[in-house]
Amino acid sequence: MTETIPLPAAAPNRPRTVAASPATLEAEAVSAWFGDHKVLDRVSLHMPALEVTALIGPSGCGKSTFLRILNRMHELIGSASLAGRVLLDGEDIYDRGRRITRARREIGMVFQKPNPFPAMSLYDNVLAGLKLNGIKAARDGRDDLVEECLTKAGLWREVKDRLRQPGGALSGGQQQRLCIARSLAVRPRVLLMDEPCSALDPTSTRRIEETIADLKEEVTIVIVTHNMQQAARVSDHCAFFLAEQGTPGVVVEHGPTDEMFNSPQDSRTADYVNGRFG
Ligand SMILES: Nc1ncnc2c1ncn2[C@@H]1O[C@H](COP(=O)(O)OP(=O)(O)OP(=O)(O)O)[C@@H](O)[C@H]1O
Repeated sequence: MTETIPLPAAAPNRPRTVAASPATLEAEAVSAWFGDHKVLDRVSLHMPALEVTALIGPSGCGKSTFLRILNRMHELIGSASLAGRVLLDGEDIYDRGRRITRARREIGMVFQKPNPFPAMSLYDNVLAGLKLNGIKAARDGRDDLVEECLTKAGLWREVKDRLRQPGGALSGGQQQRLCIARSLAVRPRVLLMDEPCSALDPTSTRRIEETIADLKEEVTIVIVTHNMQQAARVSDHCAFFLAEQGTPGVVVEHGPTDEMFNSPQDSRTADYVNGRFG
C-alpha cells in the first residue's frame, strides 16, 4: 500500500513543518533468544518522548539485540525469538493487526557503520527510505524535504551545492549524517542508534552528538554506546545492561543519567561507569 506523508509547504519563507511526533517507547518484560540461547531476560524499560535514552553495558550483554527488538528487526534473524511487549505510545508494535513495515517506519535505525547508497546521489539517498517504505512524496515537495532533513541532520550547509554527487564521496562522519537525514525523511517517531560514532573520528563524533541534541526536540532517541563520556554528554536517561557468567542480559539499573553516573544504586553500575570493568 502506498502512503503519502506531509511535506514542507512550498511557499517561500514558510514556517518549517515539524510533522514528526515523538513517542514514548515502553519495553515490558522483554526476553530474547537465538535458538535456545537466551540472551535477554525480562527487560522492562521506559524510554520517554523528547529525551535521549542511552543503553550501556559490556560487550555481549544484549544491548543491540534489545535495540533491534524495539523496531522488529530481531525477527529478521531466522533463529531469533522473543517474549514480552513493546509499546509505542501505548500501542503494541507486535500486535497481530499491526504491519511490520509500520513499526520500521515509525521507529528508524541508524547503524554503527554508515551505510549510504554509495553510487546514489546525496539527494536520492535522502529520499531512498521513502521508496523502501512505499511512501509517495509529491514531486514539488521533494527539494524542500531533502533540505529539511539535511538541515536537521546538520549536513545541509556542507553539501547544498553538491547534492548530485554520490553518497560515497562524503567523509565517514558526513555519511553518517546523511544516513540520519535518510532516516528522518520518513518522519520517524523514534530513532534508534547503534553505536553511531564508533567508526568516526572525534570531530565527526562531536558533530553527531550535536545533531542528537538538536533532534531530540522532534524524535525520541535510544542510543547504544560504549563510550561513557558520550553517554554522559548526550543522554537524559541511561540503562545499564549486564549478562553475568553466561546468564542472559538484564537491566541492572536505569534512571536519570546524572544519577547513574554520580550516585548509582548498584555497585556494579558504579564499577562500570567508572571504567573498573567492561
Ligand atoms: N545473529 C545472532 N545469532 C546468534 N547469536 C547472536 C546473534 N546476535 C547476537 N547474538 C548473541 O546474543 C548475545 C547478545 O549480543 P548483542 O550483540 O545483543 O550484545 P551487545 O551488548 O550489543 O554487544 P556489543 O556491545 O559487543 O555490540 C551475545 O551472546 C551474542 O553472541
